Amino acid sequence: MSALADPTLLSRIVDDLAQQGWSRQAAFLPDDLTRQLAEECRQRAQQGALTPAAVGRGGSQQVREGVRGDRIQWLEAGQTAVCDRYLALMDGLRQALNEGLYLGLADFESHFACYPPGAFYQRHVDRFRDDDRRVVSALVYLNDEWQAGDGGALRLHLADGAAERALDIPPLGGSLVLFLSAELPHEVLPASRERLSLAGWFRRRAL
Ligand SMILES: O=C(O)CCC(=O)C(=O)O
Ligand SMILES: [Fe+2]
Repeated sequence: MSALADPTLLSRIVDDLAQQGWSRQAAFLPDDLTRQLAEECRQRAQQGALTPAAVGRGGSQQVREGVRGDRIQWLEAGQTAVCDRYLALMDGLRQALNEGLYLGLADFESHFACYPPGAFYQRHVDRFRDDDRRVVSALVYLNDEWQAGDGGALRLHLADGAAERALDIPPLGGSLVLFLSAELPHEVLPASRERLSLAGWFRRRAL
């Protein structure tokens, strides 16, 4: 995990997840990697490689822009050096989560996402009804100089006793948000500018 600037980062993430079910790290990706991943995402978008994201799984997948308006492309290992660097970083995180929390995470799936201005993703949880492999969700943001007025927050709906508390997290370049996929409802609010990210899920084997 020498790619991480801060050696205490992984243990802080593990502690956060254990204590509260989510973690936010402002400086997760090194700056050069954030820039290169943003460039890669923009290039893929220009080449028309990103396609409207669907909701649901398998045969019941549907594109519904009233539910989610992002355009995505799934990553595969070995496509580009920059994506492989990101995947290696996330694999280090997977191992740390397994060592610290015994989660039995076996793999990681991830896609680039581009939300055009005005696009959003309505409130949802990330684990599918008919597939419970997703355990931990991981969002990494690729946006340079995001301003408070740009919108586009990730809104977490945190349990607060019997009530709920909304926490808005701006998609700042290089930052990471992790949470337990089955438990935390969340949504993406519309932004006034293009919003780029990598969304990923650490998965266990099918039971
Ligand atoms: O980009 C984000 O902040 C969250 C995206 C999301 O919830 C998802 O792709 O499931
Ligand atoms: Fe989600």
